Amino acid sequence: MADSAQAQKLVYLVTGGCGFLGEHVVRMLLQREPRLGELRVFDLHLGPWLEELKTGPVRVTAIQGDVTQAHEVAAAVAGAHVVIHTAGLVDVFGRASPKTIHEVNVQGTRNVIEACVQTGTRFLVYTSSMEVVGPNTKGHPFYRGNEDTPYEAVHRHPYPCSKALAEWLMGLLVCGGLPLVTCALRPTGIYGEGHQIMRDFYRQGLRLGGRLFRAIPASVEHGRVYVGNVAWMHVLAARELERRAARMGGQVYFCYDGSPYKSYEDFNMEFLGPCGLRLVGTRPLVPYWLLVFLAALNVLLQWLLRPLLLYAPLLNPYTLAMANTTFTVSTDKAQRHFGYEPLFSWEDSRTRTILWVQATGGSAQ
Ligand SMILES: NC(=O)C1=CN([C@@H]2O[C@H](COP(=O)(O)OP(=O)(O)OC[C@H]3O[C@@H](n4cnc5c(N)ncnc54)[C@H](O)[C@@H]3O)[C@@H](O)[C@H]2O)C=CC1
Ligand SMILES: C[C@H](CCCC(C)(C)O)[C@H]1CC[C@H]2[C@@H]3[C@H](O)CC4=CC(=O)CC[C@]4(C)[C@H]3CC[C@]12C
Repeated sequence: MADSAQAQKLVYLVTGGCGFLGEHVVRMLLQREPRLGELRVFDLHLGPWLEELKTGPVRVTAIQGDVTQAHEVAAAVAGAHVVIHTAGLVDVFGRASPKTIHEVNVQGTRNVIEACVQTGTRFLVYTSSMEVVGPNTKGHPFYRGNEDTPYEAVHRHPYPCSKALAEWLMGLLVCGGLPLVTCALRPTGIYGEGHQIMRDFYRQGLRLGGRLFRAIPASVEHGRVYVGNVAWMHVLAARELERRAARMGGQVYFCYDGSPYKSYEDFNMEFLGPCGLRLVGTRPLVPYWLLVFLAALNVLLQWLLRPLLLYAPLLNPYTLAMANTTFTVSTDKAQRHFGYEPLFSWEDSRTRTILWVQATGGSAQ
């Protein structure tokens, strides 16, 4: 990618490119990366929507593969200039075993890193998570913090443990002096078109006669960021890693935009309200001790029922702690380091999400 090759077309690989975030990254690259020559989309499950992208000017290559299989990753990475690694097992509900979560999120990331090193790929952007920092097991608030805010990060749950380990692997590379330039992006709770949990809440509200019941105090802030802005941040970081390698290499960035600071439930109501739902109660209707009890009961039921069926409700001690602990970010690090500005205003993000909930929320899609 030297000066003489300004017009050189680049090969990008997006792992997890058919997931919620991955699809937005893929579409954003096609729209906003002028140097894109080939786009490889690597995922365990390929989406049918990829077919429509194959008719455009950029060569789109769909690769069905598993990040836990080093040879499959190496084959996909070979010849790619830039890798955006979003693939991951997002499970805080006990659907997958801790071993599987580790294999996909940690070993999978190690395979991606090693493939880049072996095949000479120089730029790697990793999708990390706010959960690498917290909320911690002690329930300490992280109130509008930034990447340098001191916080006691203590993890026990397999998902944050795996994301923290994977991010640590990224950092290790820089210390090792390898030619690979990496950075990690840490989204808070992502929302937007394709957000399954938002749709689940919508359907639950419809079943309950258009109502949802407040469980979390309105004063608990939970960080959220629009998927289009997270995707844009990935595309921009990937583009700028070359030019600003010395500054960006080995760095971590929270993903942020103009989304307001609210509780998890109040934030969801920004979209579900205009879709006809109502959040009942200005204070939690169920006492906290009862939620703690129900969450523990769910764990017991999950364990008892496991031989028969997978019982994985939204409420468990971990998700309750997540929703009930303030964790919000306020930072401009990505702006300072690589010129990131959100592409979508809060109003745009909100409208797009509402339209999506209205269009698909009630359907089986
Ligand atoms: N959803 C959220 O609120 C947040 C997500 N993240 C991170 O963003 C990334 C993307 O998450 P989402 O799009 O929400 O999840 P998702 O589940 O919609 O997407 C993940 C994609 O990875 C693929 N994948 C899973 N295991 C794989 C394997 N073994 N080999 C190849 N592909 C595999 C899945 O098929 C899926 O398409 C993850 O790394 C996650 O940890 C970070 C912060 C917040
Ligand atoms: C499902 C939780 C809300 C349940 C509320 C209750 C128990 C009262 O009904 C969600 C609350 C917080 C969410 C997580 C958070 O946004 C951060 C995340 C980061 C990631 O990297 C992956 C997703 C998630 C863990 C997200 C998952 C759903 C919540 C736990």
